[in-house]
Amino acid sequence: MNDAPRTYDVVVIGAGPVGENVADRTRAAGLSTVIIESELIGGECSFWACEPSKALLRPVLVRADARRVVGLDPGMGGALDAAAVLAHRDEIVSNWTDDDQVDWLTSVGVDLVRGHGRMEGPRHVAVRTPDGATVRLEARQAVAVCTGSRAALPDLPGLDTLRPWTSRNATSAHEVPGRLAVVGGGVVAVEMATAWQGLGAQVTLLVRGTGLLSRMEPFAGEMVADSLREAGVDVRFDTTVASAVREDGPGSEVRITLADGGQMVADEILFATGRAPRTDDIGLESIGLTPGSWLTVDDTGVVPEVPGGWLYAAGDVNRRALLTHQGKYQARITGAVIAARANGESLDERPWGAHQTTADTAAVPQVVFTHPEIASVGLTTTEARRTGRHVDVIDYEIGSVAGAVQYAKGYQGKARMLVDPDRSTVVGVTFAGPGVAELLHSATVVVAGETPVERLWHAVPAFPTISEVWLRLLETYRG
Ligand SMILES: Cc1cc2nc3c(=O)[nH]c(=O)nc-3n(C[C@H](O)[C@H](O)[C@H](O)COP(=O)(O)OP(=O)(O)OC[C@H]3O[C@@H](n4cnc5c(N)ncnc54)[C@H](O)[C@@H]3O)c2cc1C
Ligand SMILES: NC(=O)c1ccc[n+]([C@@H]2O[C@H](COP(=O)([O-])OP(=O)(O)OC[C@H]3O[C@@H](n4cnc5c(N)ncnc54)[C@H](O)[C@@H]3O)[C@@H](O)[C@H]2O)c1
Repeated sequence: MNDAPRTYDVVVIGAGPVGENVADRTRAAGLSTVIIESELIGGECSFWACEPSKALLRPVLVRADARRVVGLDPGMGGALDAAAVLAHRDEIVSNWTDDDQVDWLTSVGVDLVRGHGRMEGPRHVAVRTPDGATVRLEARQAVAVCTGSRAALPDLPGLDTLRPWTSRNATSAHEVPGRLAVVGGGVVAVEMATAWQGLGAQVTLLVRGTGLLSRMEPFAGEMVADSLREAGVDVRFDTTVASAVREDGPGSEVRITLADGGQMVADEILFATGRAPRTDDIGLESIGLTPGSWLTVDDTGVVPEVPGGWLYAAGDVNRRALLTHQGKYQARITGAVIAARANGESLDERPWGAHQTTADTAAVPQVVFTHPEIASVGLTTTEARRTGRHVDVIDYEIGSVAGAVQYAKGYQGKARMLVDPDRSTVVGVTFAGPGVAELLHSATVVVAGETPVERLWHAVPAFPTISEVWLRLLETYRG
């Protein structure tokens, strides 16, 4: 073991999408950069989250659309070839290998150390490598923690012997379970219920609250619940799991007892009950922080609790927005901040400045890939009420737009626009309907750009596209 640390300007812990982007930005700015990864380069998103889940969902959503387009071969609306879908998913995740990402890291000049990274006091990181050696690293400028999150499981008796599905199993399984119980009412729950029901499982969705997608506009969750039921999912609200056991050992069915005394059985049970930060074993105690905690950052990406301004945290681990694109945005800005400080330049910390993650609080876009798709950015009515923001709320049925009539027979969809009447700008948009995912960036541009409503009136949507919903929302608002 060589105890002398290797010195770099920047040490990045975790090579998910966010760590990769921090490293790319700091290296592009001329700073020597090393990245540490304990599993696969590309992280959760590439191998057990965004990419495989969307590969499972795409055929399910296309089939739902195809069922509403007149004149197609009726076979297109029939059963999916689950084996082909799962094989395509395997291809999308390169069979859980990361050779391409390693090549990319090499091409941008970022060094890679494989192994588990732990901080050992300020600016020092020790990596335990797969062969049992220790590589010590020292950062001249910055350590960026980009270790992401893992599934959080509820504290239920017998969970250790149950071997439940988490999001990892739900995105990587190679067989369709006969009966799948899904616990939770958030994004993972509704997407995975959609996917596995579509692939042939009988899904039961056990939701402890009274609706789905509670952080979105209420109509979004209501439409998704209706559609899941139409697809055959047994959606149960106000339902809490008290215990779940495999009475006859591994491979046997799961017996689930509900808080009201009810019982049910399933072949697999997925807990889609939120996320926990991967900070329990990264040496936080050596720099005065609590292991297992989320890392709170300021709008430049710095962890202000740690003196000296050398510790940054980006992506899921800072809990600002658990989304790949938003973490990558934080990464680009964090990289620019590290580079500016290294060069002795002052920071542009005005709102929307080059060194401020303003969009984290004003314009976070998200698409939920269900049928219907849910696409939202900025404020919701609940959030406006909670924060005391006065907004005008404009609703429109997307099905009335000519583009939607062409898209599918009996198109059902709803749009909601929130306008700040004092500034005459759009501060939030939610679309719910088939095919609205690609509409979302128009809304993100409008919200982040703070485009005045008067100018939006001159942004003409093409006919006949679903984007004409913008015109209808503005007509409704202006009267
Ligand atoms: C089922 C599912 C579907 C999702 N779908 C979407 C979607 O469609 N769109 C979207 O925007 N978001 C989606 N998300 C969220 C998205 O996956 C995360 O926001 C994103 O992966 C966060 O990226 P990250 O780089 O911060 O963390 P991660 O992707 O978790 O990467 C962190 C990396 O750090 C490594 N690491 C951790 N600790 C250490 C250590 N001590 N030493 C070395 N390496 C370490 C890990 O191995 C991992 O590779 C989904 C999430 C789930 C669970
Ligand atoms: N398309 C996308 O953008 C996408 C897809 C999947 C995940 N994600 C991201 O991943 C993150 C994690 O998703 P998630 O669905 O796991 O979390 P979530 O926070 O969205 O939802 C968790 C759900 O589990 C419920 N829950 C929590 N503890 C429970 C318990 N003990 N018993 C029963 N129910 C419980 C909550 O009430 C909630 O309905 C989200 O923040 C999301 O942004 C994004």
